[in-house]
Amino acid sequence: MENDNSLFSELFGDDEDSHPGEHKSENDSVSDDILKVLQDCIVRSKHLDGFTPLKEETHVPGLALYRRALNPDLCSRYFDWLSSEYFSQTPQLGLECSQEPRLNQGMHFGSLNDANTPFGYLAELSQTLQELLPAKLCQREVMFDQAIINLYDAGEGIGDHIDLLRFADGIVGFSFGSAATMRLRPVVDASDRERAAHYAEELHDTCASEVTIRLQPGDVYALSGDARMQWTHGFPAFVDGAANVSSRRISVTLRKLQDD
Ligand SMILES: O=C(O)CCC(=O)C(=O)O
Ligand SMILES: [Fe+2]
Repeated sequence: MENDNSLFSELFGDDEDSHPGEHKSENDSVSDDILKVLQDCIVRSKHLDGFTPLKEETHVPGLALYRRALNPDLCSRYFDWLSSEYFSQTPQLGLECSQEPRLNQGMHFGSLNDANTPFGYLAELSQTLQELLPAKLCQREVMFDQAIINLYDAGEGIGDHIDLLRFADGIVGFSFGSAATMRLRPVVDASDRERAAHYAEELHDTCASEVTIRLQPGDVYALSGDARMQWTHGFPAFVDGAANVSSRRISVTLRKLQDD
């Protein structure tokens, strides 16, 4: 993509990750080693028998979930590489928040077509897991062209939101590190009570105002259709008075920019 950097700045502000070709520091070469270990693990995982991802039904239309999409070894290699590549300068927080601004988000723009790269492998996996995404999305020419990497330490979360409309339908999220509860809520406003009632019916007396899912490392979820556009998603900082993530969690979200 030609305008990667300006697009990045427009959407997310300036970030060092978006400037390729910089001088390599000592830290970069440590990161390269960790990358190599991850890539070896990816190759081994492709030949691993007996580890089967499990599809789980959800109560949200358009939300698909697979448990153990990645084996535990691969999960910890991803966690190590993401930590070192994106957050090596970010100290782990306890519950008391420091006053310092913390780097808690990384971004990768560009093709995710090479399944031998960390994000390319996740993109390929998303396409091969049956019905994770609707068939028409799996067939699009460019499946994903952006990965966002989010860091959460104990006591941190992300508010309920719908991803920017700048991104196309079909968003996929992978979880690493600590388990975490994701919360989804139908978008309800004064003009929309009928649809909310419809969801209440569909959920068979479950309260339509909230669906929660406990995500484990290695789980993958996809948001398409209603789950993408008619429901918010978020990770509350606290659940039932306790920190949602008990230690560090890192997620990778794959998205595709809308065609102009
Ligand atoms: O951490 C996650 O799994 C989700 C992050 C997210 O919703 C976002 O970056 O838009
Ligand atoms: Fe999101």
